[in-house]
Amino acid sequence: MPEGKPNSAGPIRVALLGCGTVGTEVVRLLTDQAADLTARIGAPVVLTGIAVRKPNKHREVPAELLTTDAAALVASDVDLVVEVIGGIEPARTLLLEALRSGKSVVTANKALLAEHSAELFEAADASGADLYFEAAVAGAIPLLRPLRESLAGDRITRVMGIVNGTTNFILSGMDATGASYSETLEEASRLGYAEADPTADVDGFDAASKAAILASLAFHTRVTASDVHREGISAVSASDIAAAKGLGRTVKLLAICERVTETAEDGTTKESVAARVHPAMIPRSHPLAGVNGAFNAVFVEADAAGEMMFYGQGAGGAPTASAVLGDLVAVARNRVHGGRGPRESAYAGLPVRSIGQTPTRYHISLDVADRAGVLAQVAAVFAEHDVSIAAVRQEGRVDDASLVIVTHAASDAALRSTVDKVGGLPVVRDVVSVMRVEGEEQ
Ligand SMILES: NC(=O)c1ccc[n+]([C@@H]2O[C@H](COP(=O)([O-])OP(=O)(O)OC[C@H]3O[C@@H](n4cnc5c(N)ncnc54)[C@H](O)[C@@H]3O)[C@@H](O)[C@H]2O)c1
Ligand SMILES: N[C@@H](CCO)C(=O)O
Ligand code: NA
Repeated sequence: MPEGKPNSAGPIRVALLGCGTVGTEVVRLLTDQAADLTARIGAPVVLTGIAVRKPNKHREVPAELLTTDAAALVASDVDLVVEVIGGIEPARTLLLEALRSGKSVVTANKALLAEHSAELFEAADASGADLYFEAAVAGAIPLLRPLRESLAGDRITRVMGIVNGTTNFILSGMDATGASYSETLEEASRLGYAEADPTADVDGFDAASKAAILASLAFHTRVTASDVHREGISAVSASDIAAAKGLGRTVKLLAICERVTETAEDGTTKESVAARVHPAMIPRSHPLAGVNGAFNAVFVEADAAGEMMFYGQGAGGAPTASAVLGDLVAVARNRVHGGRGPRESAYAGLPVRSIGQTPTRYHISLDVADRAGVLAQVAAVFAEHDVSIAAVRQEGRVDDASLVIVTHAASDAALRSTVDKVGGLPVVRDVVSVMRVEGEEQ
């Protein structure tokens, strides 16, 4: 259908691709809320088919709608394709096919959007179709639409938050009860938070995809997952959690997207963007420290609006389906009444900086020999690498001591070489924990 042309012909016909944790809940909401959806859209929604891989698996959905031929379903007479399969292929090919033939798309697939948004938006623009993906970042929380629409008149400077429910569930479990990493991961998978392959969660890939989507929207620049510096939580140990607790902090996996403005000697300014995902110690008094379980929370800072925080359920079948349905209603309304949602806006085209150029603060915890001059030796290595120390705490025991150092902002490279050299000092018995620190005054 040409862009902006109202569909007064009848119902909105929807194809659903995938029927796992999220897909099942999408079908339930479509069924339970059919009358309200019709009233809100101005036309009834008809689910014409559900593409699945295993048709004989027990599901609480109408069996007559199931098909294993997703391509044929996409090619059939539908207005809208909802994709909740996940992963790159076959989702990419199916959605490109849908968009090229003028069918609007709603997807929860952050992995796909973080790699292939350019070609997907191009296909949508060519045919005048819509591409909506609120469920892809922070589950139920309305976040992408506020960034894309409500804040379109402002200048966003920073987006920082907890965007992966599985890792937050694991870290808050480890912090609260001392539960093991594997126990909490199993529970997160059972509750439907984890990705099909949970290494996407624990190794930070899922959060990096979300950071790429957030940075792209916030800074009107195309940022892909490979532009995002990524560290997961698999190296976060019980010692890190204990060290954080001892300092009145907790460990969270953060996604941080920043607009960086540098002023040259001649007064000219140069802007770039940086996006990173890594575990960080934050003070227990920080609002993100109280975000537990599969909840997500994202701070947005904009010039005129100031600071905003978005908080809610970031994972799980029903919360995610809520965001999918919200997009479905928006896209269906566009079909019924004419018009189109916002297109990709990458006009700023800012350069993306690497983590090596982005200074952060660090916490380092060392087991050292408890004798005179140790602190001086350690401090000398920091000075040699130009890593400035903000605070030091030493706790002596009978024949050894623990030394906790918090640095001022330092580059990743400088910190790594400092830690390597400090770890090699004869007076240092063990480097217990090295972790970035966020959420405090510089
Ligand atoms: N679960 C969540 O909390 C959550 C939250 C936000 C976004 N998402 C995203 O939603 C999507 C779906 O997640 P999920 O948790 O429902 O995953 P899931 O693994 O529970 O469901 C995906 C389903 O797709 C099916 N599938 C695989 N290949 C297929 C094919 N070729 N044709 C038809 N079906 C096929 C699988 O058999 C599976 O049942 C992913 O992109 C995920 O990242 C999930
Ligand atoms: N696996 C994801 C699902 C929500 O995107 C998470 O744990 O946050
Ligand atoms: Na969302």
